[in-house]
Amino acid sequence: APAQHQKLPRFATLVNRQTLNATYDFIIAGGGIAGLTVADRLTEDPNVRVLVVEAGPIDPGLEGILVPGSFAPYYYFWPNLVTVPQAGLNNRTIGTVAGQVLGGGSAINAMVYVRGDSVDYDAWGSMQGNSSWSWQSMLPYFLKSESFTAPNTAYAQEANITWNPAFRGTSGPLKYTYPPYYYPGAANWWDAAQSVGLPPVEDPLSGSKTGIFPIPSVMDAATMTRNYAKINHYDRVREARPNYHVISSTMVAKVLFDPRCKKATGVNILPTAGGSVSSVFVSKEVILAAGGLNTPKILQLSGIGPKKLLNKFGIRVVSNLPGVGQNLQDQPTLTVPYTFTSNISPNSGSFFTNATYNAEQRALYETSRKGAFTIISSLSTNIGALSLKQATPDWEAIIAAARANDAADSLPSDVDPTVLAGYRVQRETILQQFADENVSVGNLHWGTSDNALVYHLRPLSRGSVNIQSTDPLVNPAIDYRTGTDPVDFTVYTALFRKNRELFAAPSMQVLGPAEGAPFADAVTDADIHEVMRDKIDPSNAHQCCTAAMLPKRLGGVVSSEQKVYGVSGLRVADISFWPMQTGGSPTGTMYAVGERLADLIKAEHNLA
Ligand SMILES: Cc1cc2nc3c(=O)[nH]c(=O)nc-3n(C[C@H](O)[C@H](O)[C@H](O)COP(=O)(O)OP(=O)(O)OC[C@H]3O[C@@H](n4cnc5c(N)ncnc54)[C@H](O)[C@@H]3O)c2cc1C
Repeated sequence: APAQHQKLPRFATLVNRQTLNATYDFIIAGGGIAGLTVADRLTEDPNVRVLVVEAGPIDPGLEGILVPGSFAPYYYFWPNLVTVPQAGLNNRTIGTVAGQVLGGGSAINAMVYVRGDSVDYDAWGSMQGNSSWSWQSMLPYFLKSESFTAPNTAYAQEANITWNPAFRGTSGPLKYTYPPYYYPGAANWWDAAQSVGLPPVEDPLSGSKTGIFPIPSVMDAATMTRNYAKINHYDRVREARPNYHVISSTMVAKVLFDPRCKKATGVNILPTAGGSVSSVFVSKEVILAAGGLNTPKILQLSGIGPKKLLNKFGIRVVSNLPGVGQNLQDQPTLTVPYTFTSNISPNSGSFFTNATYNAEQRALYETSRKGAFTIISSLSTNIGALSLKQATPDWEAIIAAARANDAADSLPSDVDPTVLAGYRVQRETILQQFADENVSVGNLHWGTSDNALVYHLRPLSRGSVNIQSTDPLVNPAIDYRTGTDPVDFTVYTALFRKNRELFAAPSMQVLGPAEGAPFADAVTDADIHEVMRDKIDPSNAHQCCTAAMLPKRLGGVVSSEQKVYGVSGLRVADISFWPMQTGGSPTGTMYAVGERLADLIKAEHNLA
């Protein structure tokens, strides 16, 4: 190690601008799930010096972050994130969410831990034209990344919790379990779901999960507190790793290149609060892990992106990649309000409205780590993942109608031909998935209180993230373009109607539910579409796919080794590299792909 490095006290892995080394082997932009997973694994080799630059602060252990029942994610929302007017959603301008804190989304997410469907990872491989990505190749990394603590047998039986040990890792850094409590209404919902054709799933982490299941939750069973990337990939190892540096509240402005060979030589950084820019250099690689909205921004500011956009801002083109910032996808959310004539108490609402109940549950949590405080507030403990076939008998007609549409109609008229070619491949892949009964297209959830949530997992609409300034502290223009492909409303309507059917089943009807305005008056598909345009939230904070792993001729930005095309020494580790959304929630996949990428990098650089 260089002399400058040896001067640091052994445990001082948190650095500031004075104690920063001039050069590292690897610099990671963004300390979220992927960034910290990769940093942890690379620093297993004591000779490898890694710097993680994180835009957000370090959480001091706030209750709203650690205790599920006190869930308060807004402490660390990325400031001032807002969409441009959404053409498919009545031109609404909508606030949108991402994490800005060490740990990224894992510090503030709802702890829902559900992998994608096996076909998702297989499709990533087939769209690459090679078999390096598949469910089978991902499974060892899912298992390596996690430690599952099983609930006790009696409780598991009572709460319908089942799993297959073949799909559950037991010795990885990420800890997860199930809350040891459920609201009584959750049982009504469970029975109603079965009565409308949604069967219990043996293991939602098996790559096939269409049906209903209790939700695995990313918390440590010993403490029933959030287990997130700062805890499992930084705190866990930091005392033994003087080679693992983190600088917080600092933004990566752009990547620097050797103009002769286009190798990444370092990054420019500046305080997130504003201030002067300085440079840190790298001997091996820069790894982007800033999340689905910010990695494309860094790429564009660094001269990697659509030439037209870069020219507009006078940025010198290092690699003309029309796909950077395009192909934005999320999993839109619809909140359907309900009132009940006889809702069972307690429910997740009593938690907020009844101070005595809240205090009782708090005491129970303090003394025995049981009760409602082990559940993310306002959520319940089970969920449905529906195939299109389960959602509607009209599934074949929906696929046929979608095939009859020209893919080009779904994208802006000035779309780059390579991006359109990539979209055509994605669209056909999704339409094939629509016909597969093991592929989930939506989620239904009832928090047991005053609303139901309907999630659309595989939209066909595609958005964009484009810089609107050369100032690294200015947020990019975010355009989800939700609902610009008309098929999305059709699929979403099928999911919405299935939710209605579930609430009309006898075991929900005993609670006397009434759908609230403006949904209650929506009868025809056209009515429902109109309400949706007004009510859909385009994001569930699952923004992805803006630096897609696809061949260049399909608008790709990174290769199957996650290397950015046209330059060297630069990879994308975060959710931006996904080509398409999965049928799950991102967290599990992000930990696993972090593990996978670390192995790839270690092998390539002969690291221990
Ligand atoms: C409120 C909320 C609820 C969610 N609920 C769930 C859930 O229940 N289950 C689930 O599976 N997923 C959930 N998600 C999504 C999930 O957390 C993310 O998809 C996941 O964290 C993405 O991982 P990542 O490594 O790609 O990026 P992130 O974890 O988002 O990390 C990116 C990091 O980069 C930092 N950064 C950004 N720009 C810069 C820059 N220029 N310089 C330096 N640092 C930068 C950010 O501050 C952030 O810490 C939720 C997300 C949010 C925000």
